[in-house]
Amino acid sequence: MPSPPPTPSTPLPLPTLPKTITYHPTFLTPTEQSTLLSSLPQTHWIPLSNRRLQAWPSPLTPTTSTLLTTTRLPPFLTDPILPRLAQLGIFRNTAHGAPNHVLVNEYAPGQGIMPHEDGPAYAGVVATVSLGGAVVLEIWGKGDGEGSADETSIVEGERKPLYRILQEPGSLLVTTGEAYTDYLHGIAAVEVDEDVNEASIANWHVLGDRGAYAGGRNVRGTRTSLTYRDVLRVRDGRRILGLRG
Ligand SMILES: O=C(O)CCC(=O)C(=O)O
Ligand SMILES: [Fe+2]
Repeated sequence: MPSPPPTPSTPLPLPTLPKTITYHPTFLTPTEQSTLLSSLPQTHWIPLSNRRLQAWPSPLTPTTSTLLTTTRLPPFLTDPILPRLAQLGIFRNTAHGAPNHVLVNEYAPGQGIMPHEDGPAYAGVVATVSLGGAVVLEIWGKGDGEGSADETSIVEGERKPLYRILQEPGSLLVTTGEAYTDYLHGIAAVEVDEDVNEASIANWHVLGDRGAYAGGRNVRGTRTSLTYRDVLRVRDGRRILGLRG
């Protein structure tokens, strides 16, 4: 008998962050995390320069960012995650009312992702489930002079992230609203996240296991993230290939 799912936690707004970022420390149990990790087909990885990637059910088309699909998300990505996201109402107001696309990113220690925005191909909601090692996600202002998020933090001539969020294994991070549109996010390519403490980590008080970082450092292990999104443009690939209708 599978163990009963944990009750999804009430979304925890992060005190010093835009209110449209919420962190749920214990979204998946340790058993669910390891089952999910071992279900990822090893044939599906796309190697990139500083991480590797799986796109489910398929990559978007390069020119119009359309999801051409004849298939749904595979069960290992939907169960138990989609019912829990629905219970939390996370995709309640998006075009399809549920995620239809998942990017799986795997980072070895020392790998990261440059600051970027996820852009208009998706409804402005991303739900990130973290597996494996913990990592610090950095939130940057756009620095383009428009709107409130252009303030950047310059310390001794060096540009610093506005916020740092520690993503623990089994956690869920939801980014929507202005946090989705007005900021960039990235992960530094380092083997150890330093300054992991109350003063520097925006979600310090809502972490599941602060004790793990008592030394102020997070030594990176391999981390896998699942980013659930609602792609706005969807076409039935069978129709396009002339195999149907
Ligand atoms: O791994 C993460 O938490 C972030 C991934 C990401 O930003 C992306 O896939 O667009
Ligand atoms: Fe992203």
